[in-house]
Amino acid sequence: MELQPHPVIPKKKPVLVCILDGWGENDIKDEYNACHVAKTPTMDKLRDQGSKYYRSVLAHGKAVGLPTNDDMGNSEVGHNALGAGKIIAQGASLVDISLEKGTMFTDPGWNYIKPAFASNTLHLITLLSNGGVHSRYDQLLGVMKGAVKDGCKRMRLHILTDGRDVPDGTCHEYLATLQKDLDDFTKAGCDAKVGSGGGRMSVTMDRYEADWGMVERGYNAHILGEAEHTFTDAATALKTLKTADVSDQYIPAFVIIDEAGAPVGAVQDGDAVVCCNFRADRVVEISKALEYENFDSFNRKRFPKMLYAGMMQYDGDLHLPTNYLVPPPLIERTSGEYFAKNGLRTFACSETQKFGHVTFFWNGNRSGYFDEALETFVQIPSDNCQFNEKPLMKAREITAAGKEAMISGKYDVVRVNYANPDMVGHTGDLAATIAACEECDACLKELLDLVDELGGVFLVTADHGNADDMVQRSKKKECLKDADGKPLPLTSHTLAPVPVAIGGPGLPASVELRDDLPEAGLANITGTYINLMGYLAPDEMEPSLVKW
Ligand SMILES: O=C(O)[C@@H](CO)OP(=O)(O)O
Ligand SMILES: [Mn+2]
Ligand SMILES: [Mn+2]
Repeated sequence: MELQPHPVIPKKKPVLVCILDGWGENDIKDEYNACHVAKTPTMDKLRDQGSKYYRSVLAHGKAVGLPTNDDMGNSEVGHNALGAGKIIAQGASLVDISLEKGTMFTDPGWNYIKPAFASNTLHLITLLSNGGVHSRYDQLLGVMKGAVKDGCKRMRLHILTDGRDVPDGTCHEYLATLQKDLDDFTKAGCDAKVGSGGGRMSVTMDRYEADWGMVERGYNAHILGEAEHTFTDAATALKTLKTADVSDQYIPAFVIIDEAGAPVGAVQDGDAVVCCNFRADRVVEISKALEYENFDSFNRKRFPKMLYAGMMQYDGDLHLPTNYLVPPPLIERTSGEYFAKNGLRTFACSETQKFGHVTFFWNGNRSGYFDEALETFVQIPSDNCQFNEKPLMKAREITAAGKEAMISGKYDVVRVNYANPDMVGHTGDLAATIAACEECDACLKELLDLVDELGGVFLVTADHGNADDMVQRSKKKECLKDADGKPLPLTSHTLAPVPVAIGGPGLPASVELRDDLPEAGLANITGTYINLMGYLAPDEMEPSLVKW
């Protein structure tokens, strides 16, 4: 894995790689494109340098290993591609293939949970939507059908309402679809019901240990059958809890009870529990709570002897969970591994919400280090709030850490991720998202000014779109409005390509962006920053975007 020196670009100078999370280069440049409306003199200046130093690349669909070009990009696949320099069939695609070929139902993970089918209960914990970022309904249906076919007699669904990868308010439709399928299974001899639930941002799906309380609420509802809110059916639960000021993402935990007041879906010894999300970050914590004998992140009170499996194995270093229905993508020989094996020093930093993105996802879904002596990972604690309340987030702190790392002269590459455009974009709050983009741009200026001062080189990019479109649109791309004429917010990512800008005084004059890779995607960026660091990109990676 030896990296060869670049013939033109020198080594040993500060190299900055900056990810503006959720900053798309959208064709639609109207009042609802927060990246466009925001005052962004830094990004404008980069764009004004023209195509030798600024372009966009694809960040969605097949370019990042997703099943179709209708799939929007997301942080997992985006950072996987940015870190690895390869297009890898991702979780969503692998689950599709496994269902299509039927290997899911013959593989070891299925054989592990199957003994529970005849006389115990199969519990499925799932993000209930078709977002394709963490889960998809057709895949959940595939799992349920397979279980019923293999003799499952009792099934309980623990549903996490979305409103983040799909529009807010759609939770009722997804539940109606699920309920119809559950009724069909019940008629066919499998007693199938919703057991518990809650919004994805209030129960179960915390990430990077930002708020274990979320996971505890999920554990209590799904496993113990305990929550403040109880109902005798799920439709009433959602209708009651989703009030005017509560979005699908934030529906509180609820439990479904029978007429006697007992939970219908508490987990008992011998039951099987499957987490049907394929994406790792937001189910690592619940997986630890369901799998680890020794666990002290909260008091589980009761820890039933269950057969737990994930849709995939979520953490390759921790081998978590031990049992899984579909083998995860093998993301090997990433840039991080190359750097470690070549003695190059990496600094990576973000705030909690994106910390694992620039470390874990970047390194091919590995939570550890390739070489701890060469890698410094800094996490700035995120606020726990809805981020439109604090759209500046921790961008200043990330900037300070990135500057310090560059000034120290200790690192061959300094990598930072700004969470603002994405995390605030997910709230659907246009004004706050504009503020988020402006903050990001101002912080980027500070980093680029320092690169200038230090004679370094930079690469600025993003992992997928989000802030670049804040409203739902008709086929003709017109903004959709509600009955009162208010724009319907778009809380999800977009299909937009993302910017790539290079520059800095350390860049030799002959180096510029190639003009012959119109279909380039995020995976082409890896070879690009390896070049900027003064090395030739390995042949196994997608071609670099620069010529010299
Ligand atoms: O918040 C998340 O989990 C996803 C959206 O589902 O966003 P991102 O891919 O940017 O992390
Ligand atoms: Mn992202
Ligand atoms: Mn996002």
